[in-house]
Amino acid sequence: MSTQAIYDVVEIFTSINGEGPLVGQLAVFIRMKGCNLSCSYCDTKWANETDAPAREMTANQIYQTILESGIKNVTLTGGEPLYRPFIKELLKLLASDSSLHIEIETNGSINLEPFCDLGTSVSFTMDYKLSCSNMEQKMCLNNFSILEPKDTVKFVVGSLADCQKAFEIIQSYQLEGRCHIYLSPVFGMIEPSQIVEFMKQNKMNGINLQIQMHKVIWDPEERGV
Ligand SMILES: C[S@@+](CC[C@H](N)C(=O)[O-])C[C@H]1O[C@@H](n2cnc3c(N)ncnc32)[C@H](O)[C@@H]1O
Ligand SMILES: Nc1nc2[nH]cc(C(=O)O)c2c(=O)[nH]1
Ligand code: SF4
Ligand SMILES: [Mg+2]
Repeated sequence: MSTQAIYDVVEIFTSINGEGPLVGQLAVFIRMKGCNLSCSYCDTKWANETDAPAREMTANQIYQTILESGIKNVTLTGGEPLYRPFIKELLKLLASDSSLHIEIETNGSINLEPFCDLGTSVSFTMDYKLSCSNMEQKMCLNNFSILEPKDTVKFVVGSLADCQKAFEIIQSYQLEGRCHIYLSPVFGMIEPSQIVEFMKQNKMNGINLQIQMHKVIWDPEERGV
């Protein structure tokens, strides 16, 4: 008898994607329990607690739930979706359905190399954690050489110093034109207008400011949206 991998899923819901290149489009969200980082500003700390209630699901159960939703964009998030054994089994199953588009929200600390052969229907939205997260030393810098035009680097900035560091990283790793690049405010910590001013001063062509759209539409504390 073969054993099946089990995934701890804290939430499955359909909403518009509030972040990333498919912002505003419907997506079904699979939120995995647990994270290897502890960002100062994390808006889903609850999902990282060891006692967070979770549904134990097989890859097939997750896939069936996605099919039943009728939604074609799938966002795997968490917690850290790539921080769990056997995640590749689930990713391979989802990637084998060419009618789905899979977006993986990942925190920048996990080596993406083992996940690079999943095909064009899978894209990464990878954070580079800046100083205000207190997690910058955990970043896996080799990932910058792996990202493709379908992928995204997101800098969640909490200060002008974070904006400056994001600018330096974009330049030193020559990211412009190689993948999508977003600057996004830590919600409530910095005015978006300050980020725009920084972008203007530094002539940051080809970079998008992005505000978490779901926090504008719904109560920022609301779950399942
Ligand atoms: C909750 S994380 C889960 C995925 C993964 N662990 C990561 O950090 O990318 C999803 C996204 O929400 C962002 N995020 C978390 N808390 C935030 C906040 N308070 N303001 C803005 N973005 C936030 C993260 O930076 C990340 O881009
Ligand atoms: N609507 C909505 N869009 C999102 N995009 C990424 C999210 C996440 O938590 O990773 C998220 C989320 O939590 N809600
Ligand atoms: S890596 Fe993502 S889930 Fe983990 S603490 Fe940071 S923002 Fe939260
Ligand atoms: Mg979120």
